[in-house]
Amino acid sequence: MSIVLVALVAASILYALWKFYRFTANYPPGPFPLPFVGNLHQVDLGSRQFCRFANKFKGLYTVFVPIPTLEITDYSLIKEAFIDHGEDYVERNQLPILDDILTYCKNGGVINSSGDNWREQRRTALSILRDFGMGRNVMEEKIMIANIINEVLFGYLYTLEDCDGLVNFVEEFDDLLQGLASSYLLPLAISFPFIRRVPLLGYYAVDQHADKMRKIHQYVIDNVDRTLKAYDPEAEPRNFVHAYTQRMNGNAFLDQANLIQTCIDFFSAGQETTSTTLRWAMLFLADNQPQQNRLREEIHQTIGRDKLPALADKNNMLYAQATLHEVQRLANILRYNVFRKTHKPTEIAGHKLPAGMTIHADIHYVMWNDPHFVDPKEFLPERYISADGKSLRKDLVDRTIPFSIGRRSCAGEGLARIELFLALTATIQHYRILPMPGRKIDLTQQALFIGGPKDQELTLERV
Ligand code: HEM
Repeated sequence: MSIVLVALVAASILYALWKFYRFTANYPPGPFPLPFVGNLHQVDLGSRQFCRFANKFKGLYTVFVPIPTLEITDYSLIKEAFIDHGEDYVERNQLPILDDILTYCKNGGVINSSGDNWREQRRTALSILRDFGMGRNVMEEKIMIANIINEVLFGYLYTLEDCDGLVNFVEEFDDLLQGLASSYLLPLAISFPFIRRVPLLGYYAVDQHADKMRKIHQYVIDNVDRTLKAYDPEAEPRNFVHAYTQRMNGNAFLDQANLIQTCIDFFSAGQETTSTTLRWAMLFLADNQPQQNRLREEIHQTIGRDKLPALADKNNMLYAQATLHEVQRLANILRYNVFRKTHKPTEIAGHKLPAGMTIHADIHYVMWNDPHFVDPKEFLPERYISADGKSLRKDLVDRTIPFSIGRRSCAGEGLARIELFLALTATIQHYRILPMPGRKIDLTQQALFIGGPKDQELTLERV
C-alpha cells in the first residue's frame, strides 16, 4: 500500500515538474527557472532587477519572477517591439494584486490603463496640456516655477514656507515605490493570490503597500475636490481639472474616477523624475568644469547674460542639447521601465511570444551598456556632436531613451524636456556650480526605484 502511495506521490511530482517545464518551454530561453519561485532567487529586486543575465543571453530572455517576463536589453530589439510592432505591445499588464495596491479605479487614468480607455485618457490629457501651451511660451513662464505639475493640475502653487503637503507626497511616494520594487513577497503574492489572505504574510506582501497608496490617493482626491469647488462651466478653464470636467459632456470615457486617476498619474510621474534629473545635471557639471564652461559660453553667446532662456533658443544651442541628452543618459534615473504586455501572440527576433506576456524593455541597461556609447560611465556631451560639429549624432540620440519609445512612451516627455532645458540653461547662465572646497563629488547612483544621487552640498558662484 505504502509503495503504491509513494509511487503515486512521485508520479504526481514528476507530472507537475513535466507540466511546469513544458510551460516554461513556451517562452524565449533564459536562466533556468525552479518550480514555484522561477528565477526569483536569482534576481536582485530593489536594485537592478532583471538585466543580470544580459551578458549570457544576448538581447532578450525570459525571467520567471515567477510570472514569465521578457527582458529586452538591446536597443534594436526594443525598437522592433515598441515601434515596428508597437500595437502588439501597447497594453499594460493589469495584475489584480498590483491593481488593488496602485490604482484608484479599475483600468482608469493613463499609466496603468489599457484598450480604448487608455487611448481616450491619454489623448484627452495630452490635448489639455497642449491647450495650456505645452511647448509654447505660456508654459515657459509657468515652468520657471518649481511645482509646475501642481499648478497645471489644480491651479495653485505651493510657497517655500508652506509646502509640507507636497514634500510629504513626494516622500511617501518614494517610500512606496521602493517598498514595491524591493519586495520578494509581492511577486509571489501576484502569482499565488492566496498569500494575501494569510494573516501577517498578506499584510507584508500586499496590504502595507495598499495602505500607503491610499494615503497618496487621498492627497490627490482632496485637491481635485477643492479645485472642483471653484469650477464654473461657463468660464475658460484655468487648470487641468476644470478643462477635463468641461470635456466630460458627451464623452462616456471621461468621468470623475478617471479624472482622479489621471491626476494621480501625472502627479506621481511628474515630480520626482524631472527634479532628480536636474540634481544629477548639477553634479555632472560640478564634476566637469570644462563642459560646464562650454555650456555657459554657448548660453551667453546665444541668449546673453540677462534675458531668460526661452524654448525657441534651444534649436540654436547644439551643446545644450548634447548636454541634456548626456545628462539623461548618464543619470539614467529609472532603474525599471514601466512594464508592458503583449495583447496578442507576436514574434520578436524569431521567438514566438504568447498573448499576455509581461514585457520589460530595459532602457536603463541600454543607456549604460550599449556599445555605441564609448566609455559609457564618462560624462561626455561632446559624444553627441557629429564630426563636422554642426549637428547631433542621430545614432546616439536614438539610443538615448529615458522616456522609452513608441506609442506608449512617457506622456510627459514634452513637458519634462522643456523643464530640463529651461531650468538647466537659466541656472548655468547665472551660476558656476562647484564642488565644496576639498571635497569630491560622489556620483554613485542610489539603488532605488528612481535612482537619485546621494545628498551632497555644492558651491554656487554668481557669474
Ligand atoms: C525626466 C523625466 C521623466 C522620465 C525619465 C520619464 C520616463 C517615463 C517612462 C520610461 C515611462 C514608461 C513608458 C513606457 O511604458 O514605454 C513613462 C510613462 C509616463 N510618464 Fe513619464 N517620465 C518623466 C517625466 C514625466 C512627467 C513630467 C510627466 C507628467 C507631467 C510624466 C507622465 C507620464 C505618464 C502619464 C506616463 C504613462 C504613459 C502611458 O502609459 O501612456 N512623466 N515616463
